[in-house]
Amino acid sequence: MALVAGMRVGSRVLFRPWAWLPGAALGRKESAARGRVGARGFGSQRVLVEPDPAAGIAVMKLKSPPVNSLSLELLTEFVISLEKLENDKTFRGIILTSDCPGVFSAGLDLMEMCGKNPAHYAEYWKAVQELWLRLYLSNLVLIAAINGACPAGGCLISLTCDYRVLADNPKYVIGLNETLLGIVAPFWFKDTLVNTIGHRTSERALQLGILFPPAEALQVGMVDKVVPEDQVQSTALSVMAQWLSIPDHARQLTKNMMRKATADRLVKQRDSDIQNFVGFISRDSIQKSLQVYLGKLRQKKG
Ligand SMILES: CC/C=C\CC/C=C/CC(=O)SCCNC(=O)CCNC(=O)[C@H](O)C(C)(C)COP(=O)(O)OP(=O)(O)OC[C@H]1O[C@@H](n2cnc3c(N)ncnc32)[C@H](O)[C@@H]1OP(=O)(O)O
Repeated sequence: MALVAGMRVGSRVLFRPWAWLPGAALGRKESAARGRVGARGFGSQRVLVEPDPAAGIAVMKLKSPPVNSLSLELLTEFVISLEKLENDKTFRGIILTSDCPGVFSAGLDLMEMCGKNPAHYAEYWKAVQELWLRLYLSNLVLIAAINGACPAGGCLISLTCDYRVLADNPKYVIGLNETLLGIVAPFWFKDTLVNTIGHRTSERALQLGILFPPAEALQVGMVDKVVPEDQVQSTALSVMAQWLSIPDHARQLTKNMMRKATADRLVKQRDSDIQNFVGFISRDSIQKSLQVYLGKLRQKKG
């Protein structure tokens, strides 16, 4: 799939993974009107959206079994659903959760980073950047209802949210564990973590690739609340009500003030960040590390 079309938003040029879809040539207003979400659920194969227009919120469920690894397809569908909700003034908040039992998201799809060519790596990384930028700067209130394990890219997604509720299950670990795979979290992963838990804790967590169990995740501030598993959704809903009690314009401007500098760092160097990723991931030694890691994952079963 060629992902090349670009769209300027403020100083940002966003790529439009959906540019090939029917209706993509419509003007923004027309396409928003046609694409109005309404009360019925919508979504795609890998992203379910359950809207509640009366409450002004939608529950977005990642559904890419077995582990919601962030394939190019999932990233693309995620961005499309997000855009649809952003463009519909009915919606003020999204609860982001998983439809895959026991896993929020296994992070970036290792198959997208193994044994492919540089053009594929570049396309893939651009899609990862795009999702992060859209989530991190979203005007909507985003609450992560983390109902499963949440390593690496899964953790990154949850860190872009405004609030994280984690189910209290020792298997549901969360963190940026890239070093355990022999790879390095890029600067914007690191910045997102530092903005959430501070410099010293991030330094230790990143170098050691720590996956925090719930109590520790709460203690370091990686999540905001830990609740019994059957209360994750209801807690996310009541937290959402609190966030939605704040006037949108004031909250949105404040969010932007807190996050813009971090996002701008990537916006200013998207191309070099892509080149850096492609160069790094193409190295034989890195490919070997990833293969070893994948092998261990598969062996775990046998
Ligand atoms: C310059 C910058 C350079 C590089 C930066 C790159 C940044 C990368 C960030 C990332 O996100 S890398 C991905 C890191 N992810 C992980 O380390 C998680 C690995 N997975 C797990 O730990 C476990 O799968 C789980 C705890 C999420 C779930 O455990 P469980 O329910 O027991 O499932 P299985 O382990 O049996 O997995 C089922 C199936 O899925 C495959 N799989 C798991 N994770 C991934 C993945 N991230 N990508 C692709 N495939 C994955 C696993 O191999 C199994 O496959 P089978 O074929 O054996 O069924």
